[in-house]
Amino acid sequence: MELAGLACAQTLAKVYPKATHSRVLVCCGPGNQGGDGLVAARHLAQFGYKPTLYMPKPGNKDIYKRLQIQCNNMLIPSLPSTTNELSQALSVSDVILDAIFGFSFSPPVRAPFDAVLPLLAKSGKPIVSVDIPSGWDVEKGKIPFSVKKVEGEGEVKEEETTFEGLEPDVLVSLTAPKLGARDFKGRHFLGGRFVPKTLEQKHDLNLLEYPGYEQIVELPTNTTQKL
Ligand SMILES: NC(=O)C1=CN([C@@H]2O[C@H](COP(=O)(O)OP(=O)(O)OC[C@H]3O[C@@H](n4cnc5c(N)ncnc54)[C@H](OP(=O)(O)O)[C@@H]3O)[C@@H](O)[C@H]2O)[C@H](O)CC1
Repeated sequence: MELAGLACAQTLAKVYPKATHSRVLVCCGPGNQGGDGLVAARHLAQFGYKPTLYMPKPGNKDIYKRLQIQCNNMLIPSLPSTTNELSQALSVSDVILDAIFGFSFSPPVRAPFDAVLPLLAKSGKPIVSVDIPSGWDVEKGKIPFSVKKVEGEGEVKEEETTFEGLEPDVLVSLTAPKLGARDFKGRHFLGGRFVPKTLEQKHDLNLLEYPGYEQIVELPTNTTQKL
């Protein structure tokens, strides 16, 4: 999780320099991917960014709680979980780190994320997604499902509408790109320089070389299925 989170922070910093994109809204889900987001927030703060955490449903594992304490110790602010707070924070953010759902998500999305994902999508802010864009099925990719309707100023309605998940500008795949990411069209990075050679050989992963001491490598477009 530590190296995965560092890879996410490095990816965001490479694409969005802090001179123009210092205010990062780090949205974390309840699972290990949320933990990656907390680690990334800590590294972003160390890099000189101004991360703010949004955890509409914080995880309950010990590791998650310890990562939250580390963020508190870095004086990283954390938003209340309401969608009103989210809307306001989105209006003053430069970029979103989407660490909500990873490979354990299966659509349709349940509350409270059925209101959160449409708000992120409507914000118009650049999005960096971790492992798989939130709302996409890890194998099938984009599948339409029902979510809460969001209007104008971010008001969440009781009515429902169809949604296919976030459309990020940047994706950082961890270990290896997931099958569901094959339709992803933006800048795509591979992160997590931690895979043992034995595992790489066993699964015939054919991973790219990481440059120098970096935790990430950018993938040429449309390579998801070839790796
Ligand atoms: N080697 C690696 O690739 C590593 C990957 N890491 C990261 O970990 C995630 C996978 O973590 P995991 O904990 O298995 O799962 P997720 O983070 O994807 O999310 C699980 C929680 O999400 C909630 N959930 C699932 N489906 C839904 C849904 N349809 N609606 C609402 N909520 C949903 C669920 O929470 P509950 O509270 O409802 O139980 C799950 O608990 C991987 O993608 C990487 O990002 C690690 O960093 C290690 C290395």
